[in-house]
Amino acid sequence: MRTGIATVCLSGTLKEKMQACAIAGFDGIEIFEQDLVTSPLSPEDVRKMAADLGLGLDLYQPFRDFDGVTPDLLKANLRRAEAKFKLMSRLGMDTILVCSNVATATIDDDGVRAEQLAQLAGLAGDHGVKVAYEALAWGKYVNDYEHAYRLVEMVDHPNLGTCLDSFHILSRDWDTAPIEQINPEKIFFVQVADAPKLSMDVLSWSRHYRVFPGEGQFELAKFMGHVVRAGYTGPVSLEVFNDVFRQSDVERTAVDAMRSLIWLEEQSAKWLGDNAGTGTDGAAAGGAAHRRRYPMELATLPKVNEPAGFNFAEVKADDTAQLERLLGQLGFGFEGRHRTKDVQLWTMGQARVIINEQAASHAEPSIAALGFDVDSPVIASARAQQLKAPVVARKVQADEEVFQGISAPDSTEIFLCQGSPDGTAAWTHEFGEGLEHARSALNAVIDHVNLAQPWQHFDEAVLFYTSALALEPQPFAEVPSPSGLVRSQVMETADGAVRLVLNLAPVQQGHAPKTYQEHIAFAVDDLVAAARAARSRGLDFLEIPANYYEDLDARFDLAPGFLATLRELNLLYDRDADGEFLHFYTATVGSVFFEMVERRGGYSGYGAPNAPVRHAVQYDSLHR
Ligand SMILES: O=C(O)c1ccc(O)c(O)c1
Ligand SMILES: [Mg+2]
Repeated sequence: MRTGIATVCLSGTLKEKMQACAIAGFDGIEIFEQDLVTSPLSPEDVRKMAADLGLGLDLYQPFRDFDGVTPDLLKANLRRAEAKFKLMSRLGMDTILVCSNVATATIDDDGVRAEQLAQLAGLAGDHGVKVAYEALAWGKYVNDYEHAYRLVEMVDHPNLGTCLDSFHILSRDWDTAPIEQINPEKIFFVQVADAPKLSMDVLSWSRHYRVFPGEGQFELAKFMGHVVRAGYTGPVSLEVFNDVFRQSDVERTAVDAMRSLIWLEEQSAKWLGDNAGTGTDGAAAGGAAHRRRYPMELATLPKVNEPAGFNFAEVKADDTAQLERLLGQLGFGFEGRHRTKDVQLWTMGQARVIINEQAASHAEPSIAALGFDVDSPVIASARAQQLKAPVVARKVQADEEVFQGISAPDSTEIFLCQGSPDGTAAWTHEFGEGLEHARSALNAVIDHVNLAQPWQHFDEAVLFYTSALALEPQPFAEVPSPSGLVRSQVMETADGAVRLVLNLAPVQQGHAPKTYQEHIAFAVDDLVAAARAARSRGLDFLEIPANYYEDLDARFDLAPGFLATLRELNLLYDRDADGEFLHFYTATVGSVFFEMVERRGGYSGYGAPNAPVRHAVQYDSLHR
C-alpha cells in the first residue's frame, strides 16, 4: 500500500512538515495549497526537497468551486485552473484534487456539470495533469461519491477521475459497497480520515474533528476493503483536519499518523480475509483458501491477542513512605526488595504493585509503568515496534526475567510480560530473598487503571492501545468536575480482564494545584470487610459528602442498614441491569490514589455516576 499524508494534517512550515513526513516513513504527500502559498520556498525548491527526502508529491489540493457555474465564471475558473496546472508542472506534480462546488454553483444540471468538467479535463490533458473530482459532504449539488463518479463516467476523459475521501462518504452514511463497481482506472486518489460520531453540521465536523484511523468510530477497514476490491492501487493518504494535531509537535504527529496507516493496512487485510466471498468476487466463495488476490499489496503485522490481565502496576516516588503506608493499610503485604534494583514488591492476592525508589529527587508519587500478560512478549513487542512504539530499555542481570517494554504516548512504560495460566508471575522470586513473606490474606486483582492523558496526546493514546495492545475503545464519556469537563475513554478487553481508563484532564490554570490525578483500582470479593479492615489500620479514605448518600437513597431506595454502612465507610455505590458496584477511594499522594472495588453480578462499568463526586472531593481537598 502506498502511504501518503496531506500537509494540512500537521503543524509547522512546509519544510518542517515535509521533513517530518520523511522521517515517519511516508511514501508521498499531498500539498495543501495554503502551505505552498505561504512558503518562502519556490516550487522548484519544493520539488528538489521532496526528491532529496524521497517523498512523492502525489496530490495538489484543493481546487474549489469549479462546476455548475455561469459561462462568465467558467471562463474565470478555467483561467485559474490553467495557472495551477502550470504551477504543478514546476512542482513536478501530475494530480490535482477538484472538490465539488459548495459556493458558486447556480446550475443544478448534470449535463452542464459534465460539459464543464470535460473542458477542465481537456485543459488538464494539455498540461499532462489528472483531475481527481471529489464530492464534499456539504457540496451544494454534488455531495455523494456515486454522483461524482457518474459525472466522471459521463465525461469519459482520460484526465478526469474521482477522489474517494472516507470522511465525506462515512459522515453521510453512504453505503460503501458500490465503491467496488467503480472502474479502478477512474479512481485517481483515495483519502482516509476517521472521526468520532458527533451530531453536528458536517462541515464543522470535518474541519475540526477528523482524526487518524483507529482514533474515531468510522468503519475504515470496510471502506478500504471495498477500495481494494475495486482494484485500486494508488496512494492511500491521510487527510485529517484537526485542531489539536495542527498545533502539536510535528514529528510526533507524523509518527502517530504513520502508525494509523500501518494499522489500517493490517485491519483492511483482515477485513478482506474475514469477508472473502461476500463481495462482487463472490465466485471465489469458499473462504481463505480461495481468497482472490487483489492488485494492492497489503502488509500485515505480527498477530497478538488481547492481553489476559494486568501483570503489575508500578508507582514511582522519591520519598516512598506514603505509598508504603497506603498499600499496607489497604491490606497489601510487603514481599521484599529486588535483589539488584531499588524497587519493592507489594502484593494482595494476584494484585502486584511495584514501588520504584529510583525517581528523581523530590519527584511526587506517580504511576510509572504497567505490565500486561500476553501470549508472547517477543511477538507483542515486535508488533509494537513495527507500529513505531518507542522501546524502553531497562537494565537486567543475567538471571533475571527480561521485560519487553514500550513507551505509551503519556510516557507510561508498558511491559509485555509472559502470562501464566494461574495468574502468578515468575519474576517475583527476584524479590525478598531470605525474607519471611508477609502474604496478604485478601484475594485481589488489579481491576482497572486510570491514566491522565496530556490533551495533545489523547487521540494518539487511543490508537496506541488499540493497535499495539489490542484493547477496544468504548464510546467516550464526559464527566463534570469543578475544574472542567473531564473526557473519559475506556479501553478494555472483551472479557474485561484488562480495563484502562484514559482521562483527558482539563487544562491546568496558572499556578493552581495539580488537579489531574491517576489511580489503580483493586477488586476484592468483600468490599465492606476490606474497608473495615483498612479503617482499623488507619487508612485515610476520600471523604464522601452526606448529600451524596441522600441522592443515592432517592435513586436506589436502599435498605437503611446498607445505606448506613455505605455512609459509615465512605463507600460509593452504583447499580445497573447487570449488577452492583461498590467502591471507595484513598486520599491522594502526589498524583496517585488507589481505589478498591467489588463487582456484584455482571456489573461491568466503573461507577461513572460517582465520578463527579470523586472529582469534587479531590478538588476540595487540594484547595482547602
Ligand atoms: O474542507 C474542505 O474544504 C476540504 C477540502 C479538500 C478536501 O479534500 C476535503 O476533504 C475537504
Ligand atoms: Mg478530501
